[in-house]
Amino acid sequence: MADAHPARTPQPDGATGVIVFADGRTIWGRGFGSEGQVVGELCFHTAMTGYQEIMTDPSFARQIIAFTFPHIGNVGANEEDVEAGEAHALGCLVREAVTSPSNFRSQQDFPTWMAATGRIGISGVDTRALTRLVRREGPPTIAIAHNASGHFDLEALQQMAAEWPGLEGMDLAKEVSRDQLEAWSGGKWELGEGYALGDNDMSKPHVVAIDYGAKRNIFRNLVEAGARVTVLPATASFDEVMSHKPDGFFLSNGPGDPAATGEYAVPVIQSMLATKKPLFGICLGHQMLALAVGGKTAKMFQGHRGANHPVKRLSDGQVEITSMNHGFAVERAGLPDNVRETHVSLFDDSNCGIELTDRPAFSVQYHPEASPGPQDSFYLFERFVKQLAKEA
Ligand SMILES: NC(=O)CC[C@H](N)C(=O)O
Repeated sequence: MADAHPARTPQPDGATGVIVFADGRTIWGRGFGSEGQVVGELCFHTAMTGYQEIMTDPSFARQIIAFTFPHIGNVGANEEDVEAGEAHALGCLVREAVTSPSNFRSQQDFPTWMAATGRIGISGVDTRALTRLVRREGPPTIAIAHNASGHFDLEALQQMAAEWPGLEGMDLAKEVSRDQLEAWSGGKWELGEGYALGDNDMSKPHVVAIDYGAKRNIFRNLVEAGARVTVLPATASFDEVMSHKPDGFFLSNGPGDPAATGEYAVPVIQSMLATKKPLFGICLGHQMLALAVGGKTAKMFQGHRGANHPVKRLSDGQVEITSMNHGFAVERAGLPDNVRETHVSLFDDSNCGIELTDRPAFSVQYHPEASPGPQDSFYLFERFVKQLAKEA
């Protein structure tokens, strides 16, 4: 029978996973992890390590990650390397079949962990071709499916992809945020020691952090730098924030379109700024600080996702190698006079940091908490905690 979609490649023997685009293109592979089907935005990630941290970063909600590093899953999975209680990326696409784990920290193989967190993986995918496609066309919507029997309804998958509205305009922070306050406890990880226990010393400067989809390593870094942290849900009101008597505020990373999240977050951030207490934001938090002071954000063509992105610090020309994961960016044009640009991407000159000139508030687009990635930018946590200490 003639295929109604010339773009559709015939299913090879043994294919148990498929990627379907809105225009009917299909890419076949072998499924692993959970069985089922999901739809979301395809993005590529260039980090060579940290696949578990990446899969559990809530900023990846509604995204499917093509890892450009071919050997994913080779160090297995453990209970420690997670950035949130569950996986948030919908699935991942990898080049090589996942081999048995070889690492002393491995507790589970990667496919078992993926299945346990309900996530779909497809191996045997030409991830280089996918990356080139994203670079050429921008991030497409794809539906992916894994079925051990090899039966797929390609028509239905194509329709899912065609009907998905895209990340623009989507507020996902509310969905992935905690719904309860958390008195954060726990510091950085050390080999042989695990995570440091937090002491919750009440005399330390106190930061109230808003969880828009936060990675745990951010809070561990704040603790490491000397702060006490209380985490509140994304929709916490300004009164609730102030009832915890903060010395300063932190705005977390998170998924989705900052402009959509800004609708409820921006007024609270504006009230925080009015107190003139220190404020620090990372990634989505950076974008929302920019929105709160009257700036604009826009969807990027292909986004930045990797663990070696060079960023120039404009104050002294120093280059920081950073972890990145964003698909929206703050527009330089239109930032008000009391906002100074502090960092720019050396990949595409996009904005990577701002500070206010009339109060202690600053933010960065990249991830100074690493996990995975370099720790060049830890100084930002120290700077923030020093500012908090002046308040305390
Ligand atoms: N890591 C993040 O906080 C991502 C922010 C935002 N969702 C973006 O894609 O740009």
